[in-house]
Amino acid sequence: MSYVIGVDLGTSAVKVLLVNRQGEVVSESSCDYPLIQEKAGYSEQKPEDWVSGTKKALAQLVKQAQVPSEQIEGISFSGQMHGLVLLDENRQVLRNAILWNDTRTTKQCQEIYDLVGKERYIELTKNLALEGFTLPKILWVKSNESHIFEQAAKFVLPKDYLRYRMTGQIHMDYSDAAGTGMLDLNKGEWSSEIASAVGLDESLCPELVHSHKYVSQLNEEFVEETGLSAKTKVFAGGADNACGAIGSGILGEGKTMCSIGTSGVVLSYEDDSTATYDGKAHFFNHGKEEAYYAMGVTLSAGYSLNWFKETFAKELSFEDLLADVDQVPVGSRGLLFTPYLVGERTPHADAQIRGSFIGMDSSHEIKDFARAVMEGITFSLNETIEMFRERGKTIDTIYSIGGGAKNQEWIQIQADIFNANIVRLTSEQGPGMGAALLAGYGLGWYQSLLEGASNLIEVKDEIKPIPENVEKYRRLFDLYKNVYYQTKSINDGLVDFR
Ligand SMILES: Nc1ncnc2c1ncn2[C@@H]1O[C@H](COP(=O)(O)OP(=O)(O)O)[C@@H](O)[C@H]1O
Ligand SMILES: O=C(CO)[C@@H](O)[C@H](O)COP(=O)(O)O
Repeated sequence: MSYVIGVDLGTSAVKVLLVNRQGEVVSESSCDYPLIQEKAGYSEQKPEDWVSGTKKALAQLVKQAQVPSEQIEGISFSGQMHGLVLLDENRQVLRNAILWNDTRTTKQCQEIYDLVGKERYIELTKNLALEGFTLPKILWVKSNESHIFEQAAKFVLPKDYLRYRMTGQIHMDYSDAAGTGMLDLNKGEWSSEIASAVGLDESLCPELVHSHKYVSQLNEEFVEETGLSAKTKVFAGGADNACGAIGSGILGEGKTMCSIGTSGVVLSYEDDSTATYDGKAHFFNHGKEEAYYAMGVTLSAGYSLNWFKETFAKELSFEDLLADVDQVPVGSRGLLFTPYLVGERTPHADAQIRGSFIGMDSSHEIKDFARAVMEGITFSLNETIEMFRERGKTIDTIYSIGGGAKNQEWIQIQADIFNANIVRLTSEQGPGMGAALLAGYGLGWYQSLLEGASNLIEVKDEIKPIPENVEKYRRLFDLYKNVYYQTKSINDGLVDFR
């Protein structure tokens, strides 16, 4: 037998999957790590926590799988995107990583537009300069922690740092590089124009590689501490959303995915690099060569539900919290939630907006609130689906992945709000499966990622929308969209009190 490992370096945890050549998940393991939130709008993690968490999860995986380690032929990665890891000339980490959901950089985003020109910036990168992207974070460190910036020799993204620690080699793949805000997406290279306009030395940027590229074998430290073989080949890997797309077979025009992890994502495959969304949706390189995707992002998707649980029902598991939501009618008995807990990206690129519950009634119970949170997250994702449909995309089937796909009622809510069939796969761990597929493709197990995905991915079920609910949600969605505009100036006024 032969196997590969997919490592999904998420925001809440690292999850590792051992997958055989038939695509069966033979064993899985995970390890959580904390978010560090010193102030409103800040979100950091310690890169060392990713490394120790991955070692633990891999050691556990190897132990419980009981397969000879030489049969684990390859390993690859899916990583939370955009997070800035700054390294000095000795490859030592200079500060905590600043994550994708950290929004301290509004000033730096404006600075980028002032220096490069907004239209030109969008033309080069195909994206807006958003607070979550890496370039504004680098500029924030440059302005606010100049003593640290002076020592910086390279920047990498979370999974690139982990891969470096496993191999001693530094690379970044195109799908993750696209999310830095510094890649010239048309040329497929670091943009010298942007680097020189914002005053950065291009030597900070790592070498670019394709996601299925072989980079090295595992180093001794990882072999010793995990029980893996020194012969295991390490492949570059990709951005979590690109890997989620690979792992759910979003590898051709017309395919759409919805992922509810810490963030929420609606992603649609694009063949054509000249497609333009004028920054209204993110537009990034896929983990498949010469392919792209358009994507809308809800910053606090699963994070909103997690926040709700931790704040108001800490003692309950997700299963217990959501046990009765199917008994609450569509619309949560007049309760609406907007998931703007850390600001928003799509369709409102707004770091100041914050969430609300509208319509609270003294008869509301915890199950009504829980359902309202799930509905609000789904309405937010529907704003991207609406945008894609308005641009002519046909979206009648959506592949649903991430922690949110674990709950049956939430899947029905997705079908009803999106008015589309929702397909679930046997493993909802799309990104980890995508990473495993990249390793398999890199090893030459199949001729293309599509061939690998067709052989390996298995549909679990397909849930259809209920027409009566679709109609009710259509009315509620119009009310939901209004909440942003009605609460914007109130939230601007509240900034000083955060
Ligand atoms: N049983 C469940 N039912 C519904 N949602 C869940 C369940 N378990 C976890 N979640 C949601 O999934 C989120 C984590 O999803 P995951 O894809 O693991 O995230 P990430 O990749 O960002 O670490 C949690 O924040 C939570 O909102
Ligand atoms: O910022 C984005 C995409 O642009 C996020 O999707 C991150 O990539 C984090 O993902 P999860 O931890 O939610 O999977």
